[in-house]
Amino acid sequence: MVITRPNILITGTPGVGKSTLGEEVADLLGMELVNINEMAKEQNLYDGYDDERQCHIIDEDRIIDELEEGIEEGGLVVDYHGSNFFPIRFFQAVFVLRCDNTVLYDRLAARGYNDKKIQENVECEIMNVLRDEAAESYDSKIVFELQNDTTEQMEKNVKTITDWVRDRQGDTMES
Ligand SMILES: Nc1ncnc2c1ncn2[C@@H]1O[C@H](COP(=O)(O)OP(=O)(O)O)[C@@H](O)[C@H]1O
Repeated sequence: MVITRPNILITGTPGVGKSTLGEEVADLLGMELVNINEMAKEQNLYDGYDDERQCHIIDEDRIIDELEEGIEEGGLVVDYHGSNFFPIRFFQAVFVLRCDNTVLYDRLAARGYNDKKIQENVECEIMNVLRDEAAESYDSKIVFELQNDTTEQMEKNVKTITDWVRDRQGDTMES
């Protein structure tokens, strides 16, 4: 019997609350949080620079290679805005966080983003870009959309995700 802990992806537009929620979930479950942006920065996993967006372009192949071992061991909470470049076998559940556009606007302004960047991200949220990306990339049975505007909703989302992982671990142990 192979007991592998599930790996989950928390995705959604920048500012929806992925890191905050991911940290709490990982702490509560003793899982390892992997923030792909931080991982790319720490290990210089870049493949050029996007002048228009003024950001580094991550090297997707090297990110995948770096993640392989942890994924195989299980118990990773991966935090990234995109979802379509990971192999589908990586994740047993994909949680897409959603946020009201005015709330998101305020969060991104507080982060010091310029108007263009705020506009781009708010539009991305309104147009369901990252929700659709997740829906097109994974089986609908494993994609869960969670509204994350308020701290009350966040607590509910923490419970939804931790319950899901505990149920899944229970199933695996019994099989
Ligand atoms: N459910 C929530 N209710 C209120 N504030 C939140 C919530 N989730 C996140 N925040 C706040 O919004 C900001 C962005 O959250 P963060 O986790 O950094 O987003 P992301 O990782 O998706 O970019 C932070 O200041 C965080 O404290």
